[in-house]
Amino acid sequence: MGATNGSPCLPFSISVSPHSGRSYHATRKLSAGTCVLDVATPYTCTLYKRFRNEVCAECWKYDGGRRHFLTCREYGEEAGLSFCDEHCRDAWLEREGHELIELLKTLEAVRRRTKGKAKATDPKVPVELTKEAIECAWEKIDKQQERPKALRRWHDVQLDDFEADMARYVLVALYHYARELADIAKTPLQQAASSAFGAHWSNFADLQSNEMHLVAKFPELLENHIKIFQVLRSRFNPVNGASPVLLRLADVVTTPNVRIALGVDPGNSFGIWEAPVTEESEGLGFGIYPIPSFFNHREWPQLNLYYAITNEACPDCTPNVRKDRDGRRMRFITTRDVDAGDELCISYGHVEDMTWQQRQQELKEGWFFECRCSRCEAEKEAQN
Ligand SMILES: C[S@@+](CC[C@H](N)C(=O)[O-])C[C@H]1O[C@@H](n2cnc3c(N)ncnc32)[C@H](O)[C@@H]1O
Repeated sequence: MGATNGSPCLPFSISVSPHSGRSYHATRKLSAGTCVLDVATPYTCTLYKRFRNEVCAECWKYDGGRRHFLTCREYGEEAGLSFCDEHCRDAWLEREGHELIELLKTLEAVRRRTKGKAKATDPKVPVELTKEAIECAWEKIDKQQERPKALRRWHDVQLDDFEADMARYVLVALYHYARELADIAKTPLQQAASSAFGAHWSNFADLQSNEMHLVAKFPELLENHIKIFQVLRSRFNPVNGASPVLLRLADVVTTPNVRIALGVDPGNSFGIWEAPVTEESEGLGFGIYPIPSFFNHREWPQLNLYYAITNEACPDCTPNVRKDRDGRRMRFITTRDVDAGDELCISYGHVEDMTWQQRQQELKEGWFFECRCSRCEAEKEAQN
C-alpha cells in the first residue's frame, strides 16, 4: 500500500467478505470529492496494435486517429512506441529504461505480418475444457521446455495481433518483476522510477485470477496462452554478458508467472478509453493497477430524475468512488460523503440502464461473478 502516491496514510483498509472477496472500507469520514487513491502508472499495460501509431505511449493522448501531435516516432516502427514529443518519450524512458525498447522490438518481430490466424503448434484444443485438461496442457508444456529441440521449434512460433498484444502486456509485467529482483534501483532517481508503478509483482500476483473461468468459456484461448509462453520462453534467453535484468527476466518467464499475468487480466484490468469517456469512446488498450483492483463493483441506480432535480444525495446503493484518468495516472475520488466503515465501490462498466437479469448476465459473462451489491440484492429480493 505504501507504494501508492498521494496521501502517505490511505483513508481505507481492506476486509474480506464471503460473497465478494476483498474490499476497501473507509477508516474515517470522507467528504465528497476526496481523492482516496492516486496511482501514477499501471504495473503493466498494452495499447492495441491498431491504435499503436495513433496514441502516445506515455500519456495515452488520442485524437480520433489523427497522428499530427505524435512528433516522436523513432521507436514507432520496430518497438511500437510513438510519443507526443521528447518530454513524453523521456518520461517513458526514465521510468521503463532503454532495455524495454529492445525487448519490445524482439517481441514485435514475432508478430505475424500477414493477415489471418497464425498456425497452431500443437493439436487443436478440445471444445470443452475442464480444470484438469488445462493443468494437463500446461504440464506438457513444462516438460517440453526442458528439451532444447522444443525451444528451437518454439523460436519459429509467430503471434497474431491479439496474441502479440497480450504477450506485450505479459512481457512488461515480467520485465518489471525482473527489475525488482535485480534490484537495479540504486540511485534515488531510479528508486523513484521503480516505485512509480504503485505496486510490485507480489501485489500483481495477489490479484484474483480468472484464468479457469476464462479458458473454460473460451477454450481456444488455451492455445493463445500457450503460444505466448512459447514465444517468451524461446525468445528471451540471455546471451553471455547480459544485464542483471535480462538474466532475471529469463528466470521469471515460467509457466506459473505467465499464467498469473494472463489470469489477472480478465476481472482486474482497467480499460484505457479514449477521453473524455462517452458511449462512442474507443478502447485503446488496458492496464493493471494492482492497488485499485480491490475496489469492488456497485451498480448505479437507473437514472433517477428525483435526485437529479432536487440535488439531494443519492441513496446508499450507488458507487461512492469514481475513477478519473489523467494520462496514465488514475485517481479515485469520492462522489459523495462517506461514513467511516462504508465500503468504497466503483462501477465496473456501463450496465446501469439494464434490468437486474441483464446486469447479472453481463457481469457474469464479462467479469465472471454474480453481483451482490446492495442494488442487485434489493432488486433480486423484489423479484422473489
Ligand atoms: C477487481 S476484483 C475486486 C477485488 C476482489 N474482491 C478480490 O478479492 O480480489 C473483481 C472481483 O471482485 C468480486 N466482486 C466485485 N464486486 C462484486 C459485487 N458487487 N458482488 C460480488 N462480487 C464482487 C468478484 O469476484 C470480481 O470478480
